[in-house]
Amino acid sequence: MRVELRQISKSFGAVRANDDVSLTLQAGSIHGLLGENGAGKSTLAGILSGLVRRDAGAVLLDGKPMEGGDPARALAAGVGMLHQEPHDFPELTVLESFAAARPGPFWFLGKRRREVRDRFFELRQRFGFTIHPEERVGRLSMGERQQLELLGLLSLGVRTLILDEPTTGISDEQRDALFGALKQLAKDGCSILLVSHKLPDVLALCDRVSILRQGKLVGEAELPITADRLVEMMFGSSAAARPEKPAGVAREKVAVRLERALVARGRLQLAMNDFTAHEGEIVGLAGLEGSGQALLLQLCAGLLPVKGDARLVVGDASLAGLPYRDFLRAGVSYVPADRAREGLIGGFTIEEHVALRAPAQGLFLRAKETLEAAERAIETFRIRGRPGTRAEQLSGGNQQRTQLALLPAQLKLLLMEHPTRGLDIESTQWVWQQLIARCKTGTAIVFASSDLDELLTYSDRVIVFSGGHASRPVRAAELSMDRLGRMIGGHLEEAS
Ligand SMILES: Nc1ncnc2c1ncn2[C@@H]1O[C@H](COP(=O)(O)OP(=O)(O)OP(=O)(O)O)[C@@H](O)[C@H]1O
Repeated sequence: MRVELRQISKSFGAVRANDDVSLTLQAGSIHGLLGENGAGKSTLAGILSGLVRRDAGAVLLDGKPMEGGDPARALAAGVGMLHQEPHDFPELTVLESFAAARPGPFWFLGKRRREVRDRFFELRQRFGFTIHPEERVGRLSMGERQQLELLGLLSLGVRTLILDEPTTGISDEQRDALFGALKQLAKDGCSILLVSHKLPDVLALCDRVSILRQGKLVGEAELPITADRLVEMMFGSSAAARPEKPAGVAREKVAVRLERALVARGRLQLAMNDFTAHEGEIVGLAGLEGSGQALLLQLCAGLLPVKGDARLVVGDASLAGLPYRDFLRAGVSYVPADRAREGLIGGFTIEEHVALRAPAQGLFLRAKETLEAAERAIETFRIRGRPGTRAEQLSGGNQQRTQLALLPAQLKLLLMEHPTRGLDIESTQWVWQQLIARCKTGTAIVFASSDLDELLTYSDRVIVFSGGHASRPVRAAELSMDRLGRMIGGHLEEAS
């Protein structure tokens, strides 16, 4: 299906998220939509999928105008979006969930069950996916949930598919299966819009790219093209995008020591007999999602209780069994992956977040000081927003900047999940500059990431998790991408 976006504009208050953007997705092609954080990519994808109502402009599907602002109508017209967080039903089986996505009665017996099952197997086989029809959705990995959602969209007859960062949190095998499916769909005449910050994905998949900057279309190119050229088109310079190696700032002194810890969540159990991070050190935690990394971070953050005779010492403070506020007092901070829901309060403004962080002032908030502090934070952390902007109105990258701006100045231990997920290359580098500056003052940083490049570039040591087991720490300088990949695949013995 050929899709034309004509002179699309959309503003949120004073922010012009899309400013007179025109682009065409050809039938049978994969089109990349790139740009810095806050450039307007999600807004444009939202307008095409009907989730966001445009202020001006038109969307034409094979020449026919599509009404805006109604996802069900977009879907009926053949336009579907694969969301980063799949929209599914954790309590249902895969097949039930697949059936629920389809039109028709919800009852699921006899002939209808057979029909749905046949369709499911037909699509699954066509794309070489592996999800089991009787598995409970809540137990699927991120990649499998994505496969389920994709099959659901295709069974609805989607001919234009929008994907937003589809390879985040999925395994290499699942990524290969997804890419195979997308290429197959393009061959069959579908048009695909890929929103991504991951240049290797864009280079591997796309036929053409469009680049947004501050809401405007600033460039288009046919592929093949070099990664440097793409970066240059996005940011105006290519040099800025090269990640810097952190200066060696690790010191001898232990910042955190965890001993004899046993923690469980659901069926996942993690035993850590001896984990340490030193002042100024960066320890990377690798592994597939749900392998135990998050348990270690939350344990060290005081968000999970330690059992038995475990010991947890941060600096001079012995913290095992103490409440969360004692962890904060000891200089521990935790930055969760889910910025919008766990890290920030969606309906609160930047200024309100700054007020929450300030030491208690009795019943009175010092309004002027809070406003000034919020303005300073916005300037220092280059947040694209104003003191009165609500967290839910910020783009992903600006939410992460806000989280960083809210961290206390002095920290002993900073625990982070996916510190740069969804960030553009320049923001990623900027975030790491901030983190490395903290290391130089002695803060130990422990971070989990699914980005192998990030783990190898920024960690001093890496620990790999698989099914609740942790490898011995390995110096990042001794790790290759291949070896790290094998360890993540379960060969933890390669750490020795
Ligand atoms: N619902 C909203 N209310 C207010 N402002 C919004 C809303 N959605 C987006 N914006 C603003 O519009 C601009 C474009 O945001 P958008 O999410 O489209 O960017 P993006 O390119 O997808 O960014 P990222 O790569 O960080 O996800 C940003 O300045 C953002 O803060």
